[in-house]
Amino acid sequence: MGKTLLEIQGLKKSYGRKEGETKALNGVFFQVLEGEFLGIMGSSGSGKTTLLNCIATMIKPTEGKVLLAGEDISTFKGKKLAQFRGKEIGYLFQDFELLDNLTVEENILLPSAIHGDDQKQAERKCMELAKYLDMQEVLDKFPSQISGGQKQRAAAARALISQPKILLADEPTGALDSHSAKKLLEKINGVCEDFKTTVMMVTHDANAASYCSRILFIQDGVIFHELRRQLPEESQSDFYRRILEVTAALGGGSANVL
Ligand SMILES: Nc1ncnc2c1ncn2[C@@H]1O[C@H](COP(=O)(O)OP(=O)(O)OP(=O)(O)O)[C@@H](O)[C@H]1O
Repeated sequence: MGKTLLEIQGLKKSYGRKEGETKALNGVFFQVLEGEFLGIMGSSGSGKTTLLNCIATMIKPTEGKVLLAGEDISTFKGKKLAQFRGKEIGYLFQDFELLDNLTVEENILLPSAIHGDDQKQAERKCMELAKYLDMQEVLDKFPSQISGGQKQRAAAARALISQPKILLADEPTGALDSHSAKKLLEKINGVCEDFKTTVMMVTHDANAASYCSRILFIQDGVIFHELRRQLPEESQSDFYRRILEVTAALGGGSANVL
């Protein structure tokens, strides 16, 4: 058993007040171990992005704790919060969010430049990640000159350059074709295994989720089911079938429900 990296205790988040109140999270509890690749699935509006954004410290929970390596990060403020966001958390969005007027390499190095890290060391790390993510040949190009898959791998390198404890990914394959999605997911899986980075990924896609080591299903702001891939004996396709069974049990199959 690995060490617990993240512990979510009784997390609640409401938007609005009184009659207009939406309880996006309504008492979420779970733990994530170091090096896990955790998937979060659930129907539209079930609270997945709210959960990820509470962990990313982008929104403040109404109640509950987000303990990362034992510290309640939801209480961090000011400089401590900024430093924490820059160093300990990597974030990967569906739409890449690369800056068009910077080269791929400059985009990857931007967070380390902002945080005043040693640039020589950051450049070495950039080269290592570019090799790992198979994108050395596009480092000097601009985002408009590369494919969607290359853009998302550049965004992954940017998210990983500070060697965060956890990588949070919100539908990272949502804008990719199936070949690029497969390549990205294989790399993310490798990051968990080779660098022991913990990854949490929100996805609607059962196929993307089948790369995870465990999946939490969220509905109406609470976790209602969990699937764990039985490694090493369970194949990815068998795990995929089990994921589909859960999504089908929710009614309608993964394509239109999750
Ligand atoms: N800023 C906000 N203000 C008010 N309500 C919000 C806000 N953000 C989310 N909500 C509501 O909270 C609930 C959960 O939203 P959330 O975005 O977390 O769901 P989701 O599972 O990520 O959905 P999707 O898969 O469609 O992205 C929804 O009912 C949504 O309308």
